[in-house]
Amino acid sequence: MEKQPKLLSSQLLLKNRLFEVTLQRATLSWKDTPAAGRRRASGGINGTLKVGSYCVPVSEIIAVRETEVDSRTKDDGRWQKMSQASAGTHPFAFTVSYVDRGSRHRWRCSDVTFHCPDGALCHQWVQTIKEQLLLLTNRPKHLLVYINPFGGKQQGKRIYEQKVAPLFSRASISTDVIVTERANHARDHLRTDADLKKYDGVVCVGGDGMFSEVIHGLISRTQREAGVDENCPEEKLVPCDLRIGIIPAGSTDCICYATVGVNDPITSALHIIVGDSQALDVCSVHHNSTFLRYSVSLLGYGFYGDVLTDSERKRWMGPARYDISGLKTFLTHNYYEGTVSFLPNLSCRYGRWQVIRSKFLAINAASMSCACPRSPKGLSPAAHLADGTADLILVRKCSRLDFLRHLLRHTSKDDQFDLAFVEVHRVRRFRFTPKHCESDSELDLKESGKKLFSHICRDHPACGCATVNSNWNCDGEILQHAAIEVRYVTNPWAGAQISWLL
Ligand SMILES: Nc1ncnc2c1ncn2[C@@H]1O[C@H](COP(=O)(O)OP(=O)(O)OP(=O)(O)O)[C@@H](O)[C@H]1O
Ligand SMILES: CCCCCCCCCCCCC/C=C/[C@@H](O)[C@H](CO)NC(C)=O
Ligand SMILES: [Ca+2]
Repeated sequence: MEKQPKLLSSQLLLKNRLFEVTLQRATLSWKDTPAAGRRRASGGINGTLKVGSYCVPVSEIIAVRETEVDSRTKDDGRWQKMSQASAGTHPFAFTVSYVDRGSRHRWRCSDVTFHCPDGALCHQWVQTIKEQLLLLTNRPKHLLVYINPFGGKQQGKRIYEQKVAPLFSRASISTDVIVTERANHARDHLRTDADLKKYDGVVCVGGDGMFSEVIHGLISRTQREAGVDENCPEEKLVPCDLRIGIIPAGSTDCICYATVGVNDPITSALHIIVGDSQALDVCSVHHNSTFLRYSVSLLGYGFYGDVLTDSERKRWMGPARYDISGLKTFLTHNYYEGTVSFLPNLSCRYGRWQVIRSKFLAINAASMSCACPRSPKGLSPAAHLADGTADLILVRKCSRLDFLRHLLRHTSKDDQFDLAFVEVHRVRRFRFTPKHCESDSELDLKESGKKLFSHICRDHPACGCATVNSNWNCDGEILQHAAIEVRYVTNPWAGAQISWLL
């Protein structure tokens, strides 16, 4: 293998100890010089500087800057006293901010300050590292940021201003920030008004609902400009080239958690800064030949549809609304009759549709694992990102106790599918037709707040529920139709339709 020349190598002082600092093969490394062993350690990268060597890939450097040298320097947020001798012999310094990978997918930004004997050398280090950073073309420079001030615990604005904006500014990313004033503000702005050519990406600060707004705005705009009719389920969607980042500030944050592994704003900001990206599956949902919505995480009918419908009336409770509505829905124990047809993900291009007619407690189509803090392994732990399929989980009518066993297994290591009343299929398309078919006039009544079915449900005399159909939970939004047709629009061989920053 060809040996790459060292870009730079110098003996520099770090925490009053001499280190051999090298920039080579897209890596910044520093290791103790033999002389350093004779000096006493006085603090370091994580508190105490251990003898040894350290390295940071250039791709994980956030920024580099020349630092004022006082006899005191601030490293890792703590003031360190430089010895008079060190300040005398190494009066110039530069600081490198880099990604510190913690445990459980959590990232932090750490600083390391190197002291140089002369100003020219210090300047050369800063310039050389900056040149290396400029070679990283996947990093965003201009971002459009939407903040939902009412998502989750209503902390979106504070989270952005205190935790994210300082990191973006350190990484020299410029931003246009819009604090949303109503639901669908971000979607409508992206769909028609935003000057998208100005940006390398769009960032949403909020939960799954905000991410959904952003993908709807971007996908719809791209299709309209390309002349693609979204109402036609057979149309091939044109990919959008803008990436989307999520700063988690919602209630479930399932899309962030299932892709990054944690719902932590600082971790997500750092992924955005270094230009990481992850493709996702997007499915389109139609009713007859009318486009309803896109989905990237969960399409849930029955249990998750009912939890969402009930929880929307309790938004004021914040994230706790899902626990209250979850318990209520579990106790209600509604089941719904209908027919599920699906196209299994077989290697054969023209697969055969399978049809299952039954009474279901839940029908869940998970395009990704749907992991979230409540269920760290998710609704379908083995679901793949960007493979053009979803895991269709069918939970048939069973006793409350059995259903509780199934639900509780989402929170433990036990297999939630290893139960006689649960089956899972990997699918490329599916349809659902409720036993009691809806008509458009009935839906108009439903939309205007009146009951769809005013009679007491025949199948649920004990609970006295007034509807025979559930709603679909589409990434946390309620769909107005029970009868839907779903298609995964990602082409798994040609890459995903949508790529985004994590
Ligand atoms: N300014 C606003 N006022 C009212 N609603 C808004 C505003 N901005 C966005 N929304 C809507 O708020 C809803 C919820 O937002 P978001 O997804 O950010 O939080 P969440 O529902 O608490 O979290 P999660 O979706 O992760 O459960 C979305 O449907 C979005 O359309
Ligand atoms: C009675 C004990 C119940 C324990 C059940 C734990 C199972 C939790 C699984 C949560 C999966 C959430 C899937 C994500 C859905 C999101 O799209 C949506 C919007 O954010 N959130 C919800 C709660 O619908
Ligand atoms: Ca998938």
